[in-house]
Amino acid sequence: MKEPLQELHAVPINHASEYFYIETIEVPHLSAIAFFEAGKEFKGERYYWQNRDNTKTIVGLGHLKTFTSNHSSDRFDDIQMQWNLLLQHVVQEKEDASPVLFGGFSFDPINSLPSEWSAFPTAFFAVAKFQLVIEKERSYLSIHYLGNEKDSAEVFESLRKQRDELIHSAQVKEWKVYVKHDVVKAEEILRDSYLEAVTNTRNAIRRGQLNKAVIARKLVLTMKEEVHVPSSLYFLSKEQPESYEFGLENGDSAFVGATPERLVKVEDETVFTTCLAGSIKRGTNALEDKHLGEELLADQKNLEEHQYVVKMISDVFDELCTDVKVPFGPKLMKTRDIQHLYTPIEGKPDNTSSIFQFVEKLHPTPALGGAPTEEAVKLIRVEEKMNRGYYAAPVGWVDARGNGEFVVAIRSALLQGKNAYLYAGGGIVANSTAEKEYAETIVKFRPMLRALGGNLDGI
Ligand SMILES: C=C(O[C@@H]1C=C(C(=O)O)C=C[C@H]1O)C(=O)O
Ligand SMILES: [Mg+2]
Repeated sequence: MKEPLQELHAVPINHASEYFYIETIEVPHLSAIAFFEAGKEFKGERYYWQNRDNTKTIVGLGHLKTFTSNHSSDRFDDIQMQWNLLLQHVVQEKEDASPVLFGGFSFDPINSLPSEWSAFPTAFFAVAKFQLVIEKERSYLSIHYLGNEKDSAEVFESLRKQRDELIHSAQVKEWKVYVKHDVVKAEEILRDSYLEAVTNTRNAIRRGQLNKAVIARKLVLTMKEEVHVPSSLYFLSKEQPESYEFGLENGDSAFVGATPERLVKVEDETVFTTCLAGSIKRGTNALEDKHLGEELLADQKNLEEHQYVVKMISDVFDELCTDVKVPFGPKLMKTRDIQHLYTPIEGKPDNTSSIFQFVEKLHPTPALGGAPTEEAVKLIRVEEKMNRGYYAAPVGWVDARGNGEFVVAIRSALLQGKNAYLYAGGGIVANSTAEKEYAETIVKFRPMLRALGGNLDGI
C-alpha cells in the first residue's frame, strides 16, 4: 500500500493510525443491477442509484461505515460532519473516482408511531466497501478500506480477489431473465381514515388555518415468496426510464422506488431543483394524452398546488444562491403513468452552502409537506394515522467534492420479507375532494405496483 499522500493531508483516524484507503480501477461495461445482485453476500448492506437522464448509476456493496443520527433538529449537519471527518483520512493514489456517501432522512423525525420503519433511523447513510460508478459510458469500481498501513497490503490482496469475483459474477448475471412476483394479497390500509383526513384537511384550509397539505396513505402487498430486491430494481428501471431509481437496504429492509422528483442537485458550482406538483393521468392514445396535459396546464386547483411549491423553493434559493433562474410558468413532465406540472429552478450557491444545507432548507417542500410548512407538518401528524418513514423524504448521495443529488422518495415501497409497503399521497387545497384525491393516489401507486407484479383489481 502507498504511504499516505502528503498533498492529500490525510490524517489517521485514531491512535492505531487508520486511514480510509481507496483503490479504483476502470472496468469494462457492467450491468449495475447484475452487480447489485452479484453482491448477495452483502444483502442488507447495498444501495442503488440511477439518475433521471440515465447518465449516472451508483451501486454500493457492503457497509464500510454507516452514519446515523437520532437528533431531530441537526441531523443534516450531523451527517455532514461525520462525512467531512472521514474524508480527512482518505488515502488515494489517483483521484479518478470520488468516494460516495449514500443514504436518506426520514420524512418527519418527530413522528414516533411504531411502524415497519424500525430499521431506518432519522438519518441513515453508508459508505460502501465496493463502489461502482457508471458515468459517461465508463465504469469505475472502487475498493474502500479502513485500516492501518501495516495490515492493508495483505487485506488489499484479498479485497482485490473479492472485487474480481464480483465482476465475474456480475458478467454472468447480466443475461438473467427476471420474473415478476406472485402477489397473493393487496390491502389498502385505513382507507376510510384517509378519506376523512382529506376532507378534514380541506376544511382546515377553508377555515384559513393553512393553504395546502399533502395527505398520503399506504397499501400492503404480500407475495408468495420473499421480495427480491434486484428484480424490483430491474423492473423499476426498465418500466420507468423517465424517473430516478433508488434502493437502500438496511438489515432485512429495503427501501426502493422510481421517483420523477429531484429535491436538489449540486454540480460544478450550480444547484438545481424541481418543483413538481399537480397531477393528471396519461391518456390511452396520443390525442387524449395531449388533451389531458392541456387540461392540467389550465386547471386552477392543480396550478394552486403547484404555485405553493414554486414560491417556497424560490424563497430558499433566493436565500442561499445568486443568479436564481425561475421560469415564468410550469411545463408538463410525463412519466409512464402520470403527468405533472413541472418548474425547474437553478442558481449559483453561495460559497458556504453545502448540499446538506439545501436539503435541510428545502425538506419538506410544499410538494410533500404543504404551505406554510410548519402548519402542514403539524396537521399531517394529526391527520395521517401512519409513519411515512423515508417515503416523501430526501434520499441521495454526496461525493468528496461536495457534488451530489437528492430526490424526493415518492413512488416508493419498503420491502420486508414477503411484504411490500407502498405509499402515495397528493396535495390538498381549498377545492380538493376526497374521491378525486383517492383516484390520484391510485395512479401514483401504479409504477411501484407494476414493478412488483401487483395490481388493484381486487380492491
Ligand atoms: C405525494 C406524491 O406526489 C406528489 C404530489 C403531487 C400532487 O399532488 O399533484 C405531485 C407530485 C408529487 O410532488 C406521491 O407520489 O405520493
Ligand atoms: Mg395533486
